[in-house]
This record gives sequence, structure tokens and C-alpha cells, in this order.
Amino acid sequence: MASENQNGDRRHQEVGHKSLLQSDELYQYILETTVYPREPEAMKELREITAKHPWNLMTTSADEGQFLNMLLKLINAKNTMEIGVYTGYSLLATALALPDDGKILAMDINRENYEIGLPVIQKAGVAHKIDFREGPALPVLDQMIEDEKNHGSFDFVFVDADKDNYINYHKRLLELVRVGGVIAYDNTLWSGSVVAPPDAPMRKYIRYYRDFVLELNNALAADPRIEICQLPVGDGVTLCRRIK
Ligand SMILES: C[S@@+](CC[C@H](N)C(=O)[O-])C[C@H]1O[C@@H](n2cnc3c(N)ncnc32)[C@H](O)[C@@H]1O
Repeated sequence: MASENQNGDRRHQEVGHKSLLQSDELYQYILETTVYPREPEAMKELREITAKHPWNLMTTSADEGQFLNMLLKLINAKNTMEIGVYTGYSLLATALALPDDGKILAMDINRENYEIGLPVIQKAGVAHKIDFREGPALPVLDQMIEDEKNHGSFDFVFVDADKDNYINYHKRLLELVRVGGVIAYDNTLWSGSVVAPPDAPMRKYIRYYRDFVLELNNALAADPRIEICQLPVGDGVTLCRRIK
């Protein structure tokens, strides 16, 4: 990614840095002042377990977990869905925010990683809210849409999975989320690569999914069925509020 310093020098740095803030120090300040001191014990434990896993870059960051937890409480969410669970950090943030009779339909192609976090979720006393389905999410959405009683039945959906399917998820989720409900798409700034020149150094998977993320962002901005808001939290989160 090219950037310019105060002397007007252009420098190139590798796209892939997760923080979108001005400096690592500022991000560390947020974590240490606002996030870590208020992070529930179970989320801290799960974050530390996940940090030892080889794919730990996939996990939702602690500040984003705190944001999701707050958002779910603000909108009084009860019936929710998560696409892309990994070890369950965002799932736990959701489960802790919902009332005792709240529900999360959680989908992931990988059960093994979900089971890494499951004991922590059970210990936190919120596992009864989770209906975990192993497998690709798209067919589950298609099946749900066939039954009209599922239409408009979800208050909140968090999408954090295969970026090349986000557009496909969006088409279906707009039927399943209620008017006034929220769909949150994660990674919509895709490590800052959305503004990188084509020749910028980029990890292979960042380059591969970049065009899908750009396509999604344009499609969401043009969709009259939703109000949107893109937040530079974590790797970028776009909130979509269904209005029709
Ligand atoms: C970025 S991780 C999710 C991180 C998680 N939200 C957290 O808080 O740690 C993406 C997950 O999406 C899952 N995934 C990929 N393709 C999928 C699909 N077609 N359907 C469901 N899950 C999928 C992957 O197995 C992976 O666990």
C-alpha cells in the first residue's frame, strides 16, 4: 500500500496489517484502556486458547467482540445467526449478550475448531443458546428460505466466512432478517487492500478475495433495501439495517 509521510515521501508497505488506525500504539491504547479491563473472563480464556492455534489470525479481535456484544444489547437481539465460527470468539460475545432464551444458529464447515472453544462456552453457561451446524452455510440458508415461517425471523446476523459468497449470503439474508434487523459483514476493509494499487505486495489470499470484497461494498452501497454504515473496527465491519 502506498502512503505519504509529512515530507511528501511515498513509501510502500505490505498490505496485510490488521489495524486500520494511525499507529499500533493507538490500537494498544484502546485494547488496554477500554477492552481488556472489561472483557468477560470466558472471552479472555477463549482468546488466549485461540492465540495458540495455528490459524489464529482468523479470530475476531477483542475490540470487535466488545463492539458486537454492545450492539446486540442495544438492538435487543434475541434470534441471531452467525456464519463463520472458527473457535467461537464472536459466537461467545454474541451468546453472552443475548437473553437466556436467545438463540444463535451458528454455521461453519469446520467442527473441530468450534470444539476447541466449546468447553469455554459451556463453562460460561451459554451453550444452550447455540445451534451449531457443520457444513457450508449457503444450503442451510436456501433450506430455511423454503419455509415461510423463517422469513423475517432473525434480529441479527454476523457474516464472517468465505468472502466470495458474501453477495450470495446477502441475497438470502435479506429474506431471513426482519425489517429493522441488522446484518453485519466482517472484513469489509480487507486489511486495507480495498485501496491498494494492483501492484502492491499482498498475501495471496488477500489478493484473491479483494475483488469480492470490493464488489460487496459497491453492491451494499447501491442496495435500496438497507441502510448501511461501515466502521473501521477490526478489519472493517459493515452494518446493514433492513428497511424493506
Ligand atoms: C474468519 S473465520 C471466523 C472467525 C470467527 N467469527 C471468530 O470470531 O473467531 C472464518 C470461518 O468461516 C468458515 N467457513 C469458510 N467457508 C464457509 C462456508 N461456506 N460456510 C460456513 N463457514 C465457512 C471457516 O471454516 C472459518 O472457521
